[in-house]
Amino acid sequence: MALIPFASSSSISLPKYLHEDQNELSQECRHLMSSLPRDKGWVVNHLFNYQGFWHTTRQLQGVLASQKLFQAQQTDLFLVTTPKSGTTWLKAMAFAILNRDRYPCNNDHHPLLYSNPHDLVPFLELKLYVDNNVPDFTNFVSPRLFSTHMPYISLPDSIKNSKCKIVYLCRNPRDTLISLWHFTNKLRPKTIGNISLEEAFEKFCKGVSLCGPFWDHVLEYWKQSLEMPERVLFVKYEEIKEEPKVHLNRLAKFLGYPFSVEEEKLGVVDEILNLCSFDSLSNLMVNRMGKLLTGEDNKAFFRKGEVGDSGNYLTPEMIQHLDVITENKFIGYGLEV
Ligand SMILES: Nc1ncnc2c1ncn2[C@@H]1O[C@H](COP(=O)(O)OS(=O)(=O)O)[C@@H](OP(=O)(O)O)[C@H]1O
Repeated sequence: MALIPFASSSSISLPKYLHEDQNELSQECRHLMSSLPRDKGWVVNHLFNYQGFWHTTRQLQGVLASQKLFQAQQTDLFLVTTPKSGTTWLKAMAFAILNRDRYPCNNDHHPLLYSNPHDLVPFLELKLYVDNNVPDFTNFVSPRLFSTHMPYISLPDSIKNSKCKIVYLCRNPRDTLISLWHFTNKLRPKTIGNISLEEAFEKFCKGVSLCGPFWDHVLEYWKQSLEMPERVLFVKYEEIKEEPKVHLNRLAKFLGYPFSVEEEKLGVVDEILNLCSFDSLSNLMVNRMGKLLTGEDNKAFFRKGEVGDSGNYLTPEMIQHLDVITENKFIGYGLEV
């Protein structure tokens, strides 16, 4: 097997999911990688195309380990996104909904006040990326709440074949791209400098982005939500922004934790929305100064949290180009983003 060369020196200060050190990978992953199509990553050296989607080295190991080892329970709940679609926000809202009896949102000790949502709701594939062991999920109370960026095709069979529910959050490709571009440049080692918007745009349009092609990721889950509406809920970032109450209610109902009339009267829905809002989360000490268990600065997950910020960066030609791709990809599926 030909080993792929890695520039390990640039990985040292990166979060673990971006490390490329082959010594930490399973034999199976190393073998597979040598036969997969690869391209240059946005932050790290390589992205690998597995089952039609692009992954970093560690993420690929996590996907493989999830497929092999993860045993879903019928009551599990999954929050699925492409990177930079509002994952942090969705995690906060789902956590607050599910745990509101244990942790009322008006309580000064609510976990969201002291932990970043990513530490409260782990990414399944990141939990599994290190040494191929099944991590200890036994401290998770039922229903277990997970998140993932995995495309539908790569989900473990035990998830696909179970009754567990999936919430898919989609964001428009323009804002997703701009958010990803900013995030990438926060992570890029100083020695290699920033990735230009033009390069990021070209890669994104070609589908070569983390868990991309963006459009294929979205479309897979959209189709599942049409086929199995009781199992897959498809929500849009922009729609939650527009009508937060409506969508928080919808989310709670789908997850099996609807708000009672009494709770509505007491303002519980508003309390959750306030607690999870961009302004509230991004101003907490933990999210201004803290780091995730996996090493990222918490503040990297909060930038502007607005709809349409891409208009400040993309040229009209770029926007048109993205819109044409979107139209061509989604034609006939009744999906608008
Ligand atoms: N509470 C809340 N409400 C609304 N928007 C929010 C919230 N928290 C984070 N954000 C914005 O979401 C963007 C980050 O996306 P993700 O959370 O999906 O990132 S990640 O995939 O988990 O790395 C990123 O978007 P941009 O501001 O456009 O870059 C964040 O600012």
